[in-house]
Amino acid sequence: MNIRLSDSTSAAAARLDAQIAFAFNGPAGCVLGRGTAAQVAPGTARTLAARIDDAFDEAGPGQMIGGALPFDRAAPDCLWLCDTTAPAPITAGTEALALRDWSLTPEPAVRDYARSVAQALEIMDGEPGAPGALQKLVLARTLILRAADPIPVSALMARLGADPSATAFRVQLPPAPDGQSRQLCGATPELLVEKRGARVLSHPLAGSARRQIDPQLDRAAAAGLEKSGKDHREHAMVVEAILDTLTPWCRDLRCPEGTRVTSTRSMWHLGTRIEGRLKDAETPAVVLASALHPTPAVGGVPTTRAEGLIRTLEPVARDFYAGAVGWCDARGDGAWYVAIRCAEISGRQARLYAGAGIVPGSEPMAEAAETGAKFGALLAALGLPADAGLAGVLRMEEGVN
Ligand SMILES: C=C(O[C@H]1C=CC=C(C(=O)O)[C@@H]1O)C(=O)O
Repeated sequence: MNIRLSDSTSAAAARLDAQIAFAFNGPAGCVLGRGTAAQVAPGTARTLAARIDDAFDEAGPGQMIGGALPFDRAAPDCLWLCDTTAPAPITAGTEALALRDWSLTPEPAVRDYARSVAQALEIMDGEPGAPGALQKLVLARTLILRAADPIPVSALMARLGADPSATAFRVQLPPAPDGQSRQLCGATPELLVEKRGARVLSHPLAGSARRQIDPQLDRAAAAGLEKSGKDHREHAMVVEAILDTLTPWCRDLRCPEGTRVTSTRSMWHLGTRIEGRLKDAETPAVVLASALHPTPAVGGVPTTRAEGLIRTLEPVARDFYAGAVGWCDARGDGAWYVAIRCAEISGRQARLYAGAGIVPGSEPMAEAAETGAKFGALLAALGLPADAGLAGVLRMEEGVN
């Protein structure tokens, strides 16, 4: 365990020596937070802006903040202030990664996940149009991976970096309850907010279809998504929420390309590019990320109601999954991503997460299958069968318990 607790009550709560505190490799660039990293005093979303100001007051030249905001705005974040940031590219490759004696256990079981989706749909059906009615809820499930040897995060990062449409990331998290070092690692396709000078950009995704190996079936999957009213409704709520949140911060804000079908190597999504200009060019990217989080791409509509239902219907705490990961320099420039398609990794064990947006018209087993497909990119990067997350879904469809 390499995190040393310090006595300081100000910016530095813990130090990380000669390790990677955070790394990002994707279309918005490559950032590596490494060297001696001091943890920004952990706190909740409410105190974030003040803590970021304090941290940069104490920072040396060229230092940067990077890390993870948890899904729950009332839970402590994990942000590192790095002595050095080396913009050296992380080599993207397909290094072999052969885990021995691995097992995957769904938690919750697919049947229970489908039951929770059905419950959410019943709530929506029972209150259409009522004030405060539930319109959308994102429900997640997890897979626990156990292996004979420690999961090699650097090799995994390199393999995740092979998909140019996603940003591969790793963030050092507070240690696991057993004291083991813990990291959040994945490849997210969803840009929550990027800020350079006064320019601000967001690229929300919501509405999904699984990619197919056969090119004709693959094109049909994309065409089906483009025509799906359910997916467009699911998507529009995210765009509206982001526009509503960013409007007070911006002097102009627009969606120049409208909503389009976009893809990763394993999924089709609906995406909308949102561009704006900030009134105050010094607003830190991480503060904008925190203001936007949680969007209905990971939470729901209305937000607070959805957060309560997520706590009730999901048996596993989200922790840093579906929060935000990213980096920010002293000018406030940086990029923050929605922390999806990721796993919390600790030694020989990892917990993989995947969620799906539920709106009226969703079907429980289709949502279970969608989450199964969303595990695919990470499973493949781990050297495991990409469709392993679909196993429970197929068994249920075949009527096998
Ligand atoms: C919550 C996740 O995906 C979000 C992002 C894109 C599409 C989504 C969907 O179609 O449900 C989700 O809103 C996840 O991958 O865990």
